[in-house]
Amino acid sequence: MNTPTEELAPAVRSILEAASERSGGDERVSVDARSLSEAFASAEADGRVPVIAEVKPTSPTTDGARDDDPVALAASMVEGGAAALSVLTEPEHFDGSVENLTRVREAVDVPVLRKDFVVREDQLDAAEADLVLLIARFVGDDLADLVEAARDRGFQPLVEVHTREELAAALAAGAELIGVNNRDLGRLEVDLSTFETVAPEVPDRVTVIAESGITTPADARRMREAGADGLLIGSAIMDAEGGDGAGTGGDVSANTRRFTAAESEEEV
Ligand SMILES: O=C(O)c1ccccc1NCC(=O)[C@H](O)[C@H](O)COP(=O)(O)O
Repeated sequence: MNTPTEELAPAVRSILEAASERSGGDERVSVDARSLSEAFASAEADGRVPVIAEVKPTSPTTDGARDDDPVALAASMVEGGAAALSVLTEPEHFDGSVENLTRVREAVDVPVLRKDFVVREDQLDAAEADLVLLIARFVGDDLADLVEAARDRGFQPLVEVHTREELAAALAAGAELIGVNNRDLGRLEVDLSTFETVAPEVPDRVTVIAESGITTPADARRMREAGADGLLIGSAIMDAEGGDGAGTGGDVSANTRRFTAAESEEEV
């Protein structure tokens, strides 16, 4: 099921080429992971929308970059009520690093997702994290082996899908945490109806996360109404304008709070 690369956006092709050349870790990691489901339950119990806030310095679809200290950003996200964090470790297109991930995980006590483009088992050993992303479209027939390899190391694998076919492959591979990416990696366009189309096919026993393109509290509520157990939000939290000109002045804590409070009466 590996996608022919000509069907991918040029930036994504470049990301994949770089990923295939990136070395893995020297030693097999063994992780004592913080539970995402417990973090989500704890957020729900005190009225917060379960949000995975992403430390995303830049991306192929972002103008400019934020060069704030990732640990300071992460602390602000937790202060804003984030149930978990995601840290980009891809260096060439997202300005991420495994050092950022390691420093952030040491500084916070919420679960931390390693957001990267893992295509081989040895790349799982580049850094410790509580969760690791596996993108169904990129790993194709290796998905089940990578899910197992990730679990063997103690990670909670989050399998990203964009279509019903990829969802079927993720379920067949034994995924228990699924992210539905609203961003089409073929054209880099975002459409929130992707989640609304795919999520109803996800069995209740599986935790489902809406990823990408969530820009306003109304978007957050829309994804929750469509069945999202949690939301993965990067750009709108990192953005100087809070995603939609909300006037937060780039305050990452306030940007995060807009989404974690999206279902409460004191919505900001
Ligand atoms: O964000 C991009 O520009 C991008 C381009 C090519 C491949 C992946 C990309 N993003 C990775 C992500 O999954 C997002 O960072 C994440 O879902 C958060 O999305 P958003 O809230 O829209 O920043």
